[in-house]
Amino acid sequence: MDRKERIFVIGSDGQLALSLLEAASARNITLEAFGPPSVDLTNPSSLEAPIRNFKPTVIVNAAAYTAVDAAEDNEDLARSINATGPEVAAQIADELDIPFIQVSTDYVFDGTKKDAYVEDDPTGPQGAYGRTKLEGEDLVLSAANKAIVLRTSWVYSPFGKNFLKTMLMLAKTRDELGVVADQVGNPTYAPDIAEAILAIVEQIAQTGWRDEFRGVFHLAGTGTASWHEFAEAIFEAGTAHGLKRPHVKALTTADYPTPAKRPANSRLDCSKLAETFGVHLPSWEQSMVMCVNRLSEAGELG
Ligand SMILES: NC(=O)C1=CN([C@@H]2O[C@H](COP(=O)(O)OP(=O)(O)OC[C@H]3O[C@@H](n4cnc5c(N)ncnc54)[C@H](OP(=O)(O)O)[C@@H]3O)[C@@H](O)[C@H]2O)C=CC1
Ligand SMILES: Cc1cn([C@H]2C[C@H](O)[C@@H](COP(=O)(O)OP(=O)(O)O[C@H]3O[C@@H](C)C(=O)[C@@H](O)[C@H]3O)O2)c(=O)[nH]c1=O
Ligand SMILES: [Mg+2]
Repeated sequence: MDRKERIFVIGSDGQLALSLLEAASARNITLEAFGPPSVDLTNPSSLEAPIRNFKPTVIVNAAAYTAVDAAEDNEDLARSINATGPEVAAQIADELDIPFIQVSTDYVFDGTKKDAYVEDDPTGPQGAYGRTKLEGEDLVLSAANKAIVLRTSWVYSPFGKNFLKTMLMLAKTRDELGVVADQVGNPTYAPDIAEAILAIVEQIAQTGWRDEFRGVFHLAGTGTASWHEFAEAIFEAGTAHGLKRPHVKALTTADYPTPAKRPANSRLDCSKLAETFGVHLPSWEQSMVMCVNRLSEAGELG
C-alpha cells in the first residue's frame, strides 16, 4: 500500500470499524475511525471539520443503524444514519475528489430470486432497515462521482453483536433451540471484509481511479448456508473447545415471527468484485472456525 494513503472511517466501535482498525494496524496503514459524538451521522454538520482536518485520501463508511427489527419502529432514525447522513459524507468526499466506500446489505433484495443475486438485479427491501440502506446506496452514488457501494451479508466477528455470538451464548444455557432453515445467504467474516476493503483501496492507489470502480459490488463470504446450517456449524466448531452442543430444531420463517420480514434467499454473486478488483473472500466455514478459535483464545467462550 502507498504509505501516503490516509483512510477516514466513519463508525468506531462496530464490527467492521474494529476489523478495519485491526487490519490496518497489522499492515502499518494510516487509518482512523471516528464515531459519535464527534462524528455523528444523525448530525451531518459534525462530519465536515473532522474529515477535512484528517486530510483523507479515501473515506469508508462503516457505520449504520443495524437493528433490523427495531428499525421497523424507528425508520426515521435509521434513515438519518443509513441514508441522509452518508449522503452528506459522500458530498464531502466528492468535494475533496476522493473515493467514498459505502457498505450496504443483502437485505435490499426481496429474496424471491432462485439464484444468487447480481448487482443489477431488481431490489425490493422487505423492511425499514433494507429500505433505508437502499436509499443510502442511491444517495451516495448521486452525491459522489468516486462512489463504491459494497453489499455484504450476515456479518459475524469476535466484536459487537452478531448471530454467531448469540448462538455461542445460547449454547451455554440451552439444550435445544430453534433456528430458521428456509432463509439462505452468505455468512461473512468482518475481518475478511476489512482485508477486502484495504485491497480495494490499494488497487485504486496503484492504478488511479477508473470509471469501472464506480457502482455497486457484492462482497460476501464464499459458500451458502441457511441460518440453521450456520448455527449447526458454529456449534460443531464450539465442541472443539469443550462447548456442549444443543439440539437445533429446523424452523420455518412462519415458526419464528419477527417484526421485520427477511429475504428467503439473499445469496450474493460476487464475480463482479473478483473481475474488477481481483478480490475473493474465503469460505465462510473456514473463517467461522477462525472466529470461534479466536473467541476461545480470548476466554470468551467459557
Ligand atoms: N451486521 C450485519 O450482519 C451486516 C451489516 N452490513 C452493513 O455493514 C456495515 C457494518 O456493519 P457492522 O459493523 O456489522 O455494524 P455494527 O452494528 O456492528 O456497528 C455499527 C456502527 O455504526 C455506528 N453508528 C451508529 N449510529 C451512528 C451515528 N449516528 N453516527 C456514527 N456512527 C454511528 C455504531 O456506533 P455506536 O456503537 O457508537 O452506536 C457502530 O460503530 C453497515 O453498513 C451494515 O449496514 C451489511 C450486511 C450484514
Ligand atoms: C437468535 C435467533 C434467530 N433466528 C432467526 C431470525 C432471523 O430470521 C435469522 C437471523 O437472525 P438475526 O436477527 O440474528 O439476524 P439479522 O439481524 O436479521 O441479520 C441481518 O443483519 C443485518 C444488519 C444485515 O444486513 C443482514 O445481512 C443480516 O446479517 O435467524 C432463529 O431462527 N432463532 C434464533 O434463536
Ligand atoms: Mg440483528
